[in-house]
Amino acid sequence: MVQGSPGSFTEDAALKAYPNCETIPCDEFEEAFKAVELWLAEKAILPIENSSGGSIHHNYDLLLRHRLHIVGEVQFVANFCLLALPGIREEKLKCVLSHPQALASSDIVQTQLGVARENIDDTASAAQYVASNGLRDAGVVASARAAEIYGLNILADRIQDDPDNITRFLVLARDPIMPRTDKPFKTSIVFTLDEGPGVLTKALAVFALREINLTKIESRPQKMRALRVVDDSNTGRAKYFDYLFYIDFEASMADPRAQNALGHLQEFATFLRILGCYPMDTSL
Ligand SMILES: O=C(O)C(=O)C[C@]1(C(=O)O)C=C[C@@H](O)C=C1
Repeated sequence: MVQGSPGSFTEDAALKAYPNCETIPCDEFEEAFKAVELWLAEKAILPIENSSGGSIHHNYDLLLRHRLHIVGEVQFVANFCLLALPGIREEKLKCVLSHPQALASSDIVQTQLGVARENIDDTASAAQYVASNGLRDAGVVASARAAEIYGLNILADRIQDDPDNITRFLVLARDPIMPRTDKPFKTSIVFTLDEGPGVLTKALAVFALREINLTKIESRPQKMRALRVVDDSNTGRAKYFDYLFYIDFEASMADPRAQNALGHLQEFATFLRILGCYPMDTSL
């Protein structure tokens, strides 16, 4: 189950991970979660971070709201192309449509073309929209595969400023996979801590003490519980923003170091959930 129309980069990532899979497109990320929960799809794949745009925050929130398990990751270089209807030249374009991340990642689109930009949910839907409505003054930023699927021409290839524009996708399933130690595995967790000086340092130390490398840390607000009230003898009654911490670390849950680190963290974390333990994508 992939968010976006056929030809999206998420579909490319799904095909990289499972070359023979059947992909089911959907409009919203949450639909992908629900489809797996309702047994309509086996797996969901969703972008979680991009090397130039950073974290896709909404998907962090969905990981917590739903109870699916991360069973894999896919790192994928998205090559953005400028597309238009056959016969249309660059000078004729009055606007360019695409996913905001794709529009933002190219100076050609941002400044050089000097045209309006319009956000669309995913790159392939933008291509489909321009093709099916015969929009002769609209360009699209999407993949070469989207150009082929929707009958558009490639006006320019690899237009992203950063040639290594990498997106990391997560693969989610109803059941976790068995952690192994015979190949590199990663574990993703989410936790909360009490308010106080050095609490996050203490939490991170459980990994440092065991020589476990962290690959990612992200903090997100606690939804529906924005402020935490703490009675403090010095400052009186203080209100703090309340955060969830998401961490990815390079160890398998079959490794005693990871088990001990999480046992240690559990001693003082106010909440802890393992989101998944999965093979690292080392293909890039
Ligand atoms: O729009 C697409 O084609 C997607 O797959 C989504 C998405 C994203 O959400 O970041 C994935 C990779 C690209 O960086 C641009 C867009």
